[in-house]
Amino acid sequence: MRGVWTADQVRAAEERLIEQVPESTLMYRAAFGVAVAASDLLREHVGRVSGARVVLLVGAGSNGGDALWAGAFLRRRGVRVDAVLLAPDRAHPAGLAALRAAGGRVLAVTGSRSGGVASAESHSAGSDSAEAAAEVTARADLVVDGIVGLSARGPLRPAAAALVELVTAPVLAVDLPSGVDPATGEVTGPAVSATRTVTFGGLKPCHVLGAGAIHSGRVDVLDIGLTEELGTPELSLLDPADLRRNWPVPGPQDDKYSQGVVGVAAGSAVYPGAAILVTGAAVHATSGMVRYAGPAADVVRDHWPEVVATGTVADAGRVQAWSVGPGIGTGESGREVLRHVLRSGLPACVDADAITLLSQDETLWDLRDPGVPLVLSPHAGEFARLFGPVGADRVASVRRAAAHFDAVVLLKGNTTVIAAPDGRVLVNQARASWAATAGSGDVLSGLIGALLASGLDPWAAAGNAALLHASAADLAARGAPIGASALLAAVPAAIRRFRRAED
Ligand SMILES: NC(=O)C1=CN([C@@H]2O[C@H](COP(=O)(O)OP(=O)(O)OC[C@H]3O[C@@H](n4cnc5c(N)ncnc54)[C@H](OP(=O)(O)O)[C@@H]3O)[C@@H](O)[C@H]2O)[C@@H](O)CC1
Ligand SMILES: [K+]
Repeated sequence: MRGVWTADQVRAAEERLIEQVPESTLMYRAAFGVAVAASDLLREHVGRVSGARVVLLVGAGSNGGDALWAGAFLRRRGVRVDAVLLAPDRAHPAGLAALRAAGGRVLAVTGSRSGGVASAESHSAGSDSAEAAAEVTARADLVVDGIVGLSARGPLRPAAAALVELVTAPVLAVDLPSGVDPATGEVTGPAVSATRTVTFGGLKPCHVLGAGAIHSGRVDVLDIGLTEELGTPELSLLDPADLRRNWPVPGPQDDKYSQGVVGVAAGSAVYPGAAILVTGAAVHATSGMVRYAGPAADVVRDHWPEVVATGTVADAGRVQAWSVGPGIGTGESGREVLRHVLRSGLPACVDADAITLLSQDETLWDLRDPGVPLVLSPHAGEFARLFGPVGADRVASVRRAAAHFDAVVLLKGNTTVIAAPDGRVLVNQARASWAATAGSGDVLSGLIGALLASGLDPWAAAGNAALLHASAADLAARGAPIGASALLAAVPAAIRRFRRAED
């Protein structure tokens, strides 16, 4: 599992670390890492380092200091470096001196109230004007974004925003892409779109949440000595090794029952699609047995002959967990199905119509055995029905909902957020949105149900299912839009890929 830490956690770690290591040493380490990444990007995109043109966008704080020092290191490699100072009076003094001493050019820009790059003042030899700053930025081979880092608040200031919009070159973001909210990944105005981000100590929420994850590009974590000091992460990401370790596969002693039997209560005679997709996902996810219970039994049997299908949940037979909700409807028959599942005292993944039913009828909650694992897997609309609008801070909302319902809550989206009632949060950032297709959620429900039946902890079940689901969507799509059936068909290949992966 990879950790994600908040700005406050990083600052606290830094305070502990600078009792042992001078602050300036941390900045050299950070800046050196930025310079190495910049050289890599130049080689990749321009084909050379020496003679290439790098522009540093430099804000008021240490983020700008990192960029200035990185510029000084790059000068030693023969790079032509222009630093554009967006807060000339407050640019990091030692970084600025180092860049100047190394032969870097400095342009000082101040913003106007009306916005844009409005005026410039001379800070060193060379052409110094707002136009000059705009021109060098537009002509750069690589831009290093040191506008703002962990202390970012609100949208970019006008002068920075105007310059950012001129950038066409690849961008290397220092710590995080400027214009992105460090805590939520939210982007509300112009923001840097980084090709790569070099961050220090550990990932921050903006690297893995929402638009911020896209704006960050590839994120390299550089251990400048901070990692040991960071403590318990605020969020976690599953990595391929976790999935390889967690995904249940049959052992020599297993039979069809010992691996967990999952019950699927989904779909209807009129709308059998949900039944086919949820059941199919459960069939592909694990080697145990799948029982389907509902009005689409005949169609399910035709589609998945290995499934034991019955007409009602009451006749389903013994299962270890339920996947309930997609396509059951929000009328009395759906409510009766959900009642049965909640009364059963078995772990369940509750999705789609079952979530709407729970939001309409609070008495349904009383049927639940509080000691039994429950996974709620809403999309944003269902979440709003159940708990109110998600808002910009998805993690905080989902965490509150999980505590409130005493259930694992998985909020679907390009960034899927999975919170446990005790406050642990997993996020899964899909690299692309191929899974945003009708019926895709049904597949996820089936995967979660199967993992619950196999005995996985509900938080891990939801997290592993989300990661596998996103990976199956990528595999199936290979660059072209897909439907949920193709995603479902790619589930075995995705499991195989994780099981083969070395890390
Ligand atoms: N932690 C560590 O261990 C290490 C940290 N290091 C580095 O330090 C960085 C944090 O530095 P930091 O705290 O000096 O602040 P930073 O992010 O540069 O912001 C500076 C100022 O920008 C302004 N500003 C705010 N919002 C803005 C906006 N939207 N648009 C434009 N401007 C905005 C605001 O000033 P204001 O104008 O509000 O007075 C704010 O005070 C960190 O990200 C990493 O790169 C490394 O050196 C190594 C070790
Ligand atoms: K930055």
